[in-house]
Amino acid sequence: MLILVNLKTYPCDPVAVAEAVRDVDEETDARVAVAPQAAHIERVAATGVETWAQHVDPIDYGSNTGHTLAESVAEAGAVGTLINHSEQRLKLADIDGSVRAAERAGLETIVCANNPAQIGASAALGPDAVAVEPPELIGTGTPVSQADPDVVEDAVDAASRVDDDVSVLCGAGISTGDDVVSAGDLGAEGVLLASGVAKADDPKAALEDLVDPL
Ligand SMILES: O=C(CO)COP(=O)(O)O
Repeated sequence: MLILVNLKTYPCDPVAVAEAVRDVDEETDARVAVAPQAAHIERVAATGVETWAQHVDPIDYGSNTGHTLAESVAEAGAVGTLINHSEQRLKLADIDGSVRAAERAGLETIVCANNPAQIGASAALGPDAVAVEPPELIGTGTPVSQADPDVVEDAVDAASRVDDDVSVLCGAGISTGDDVVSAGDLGAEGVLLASGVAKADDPKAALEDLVDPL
């Protein structure tokens, strides 16, 4: 089970959370990783934690201003990237371009999508994984795996009809070990979560609770 903690732009200490993620990853069979802001990737990766970017742009080296180049986040220490997060939506052609840019830089890819139909379209682009995250549940503390189990099962079906090699994750409102177990029972191979850890008073305790039943 992959547990990827997206720090978004929450005002947490990214290095302190990264150290907690690293320590909990060492204590569990689950794969626990963190996605800080691009500006924090190098400091976060220096802790030894598995580090992901939150986004890369569909560009190559050259005349681009204010963009995130896949090679730069890889050099900074990221091993993978989210693409098309609900809070960083892209057009289909740009999702494709970002997946290709990430592959060029050797980054693992997770393409996020709102619903099973978009999951099928995203899987057709050949990322390593897709993640279904109903936007209305993001940040609510109401877990997708309990509030909308059908969306997770339908996303698993949609991806497998297109490409069985593409893993399916889910996210939105996940904050406890029970939520992670429910996600796995529905066929998800991992979860994305943010506020349950990034806004927790004690991120390490929140992470320990997430992996406890695994
Ligand atoms: O957007 C998310 C992860 O990418 C989910 O956010 P929450 O865990 O805060 O609902």
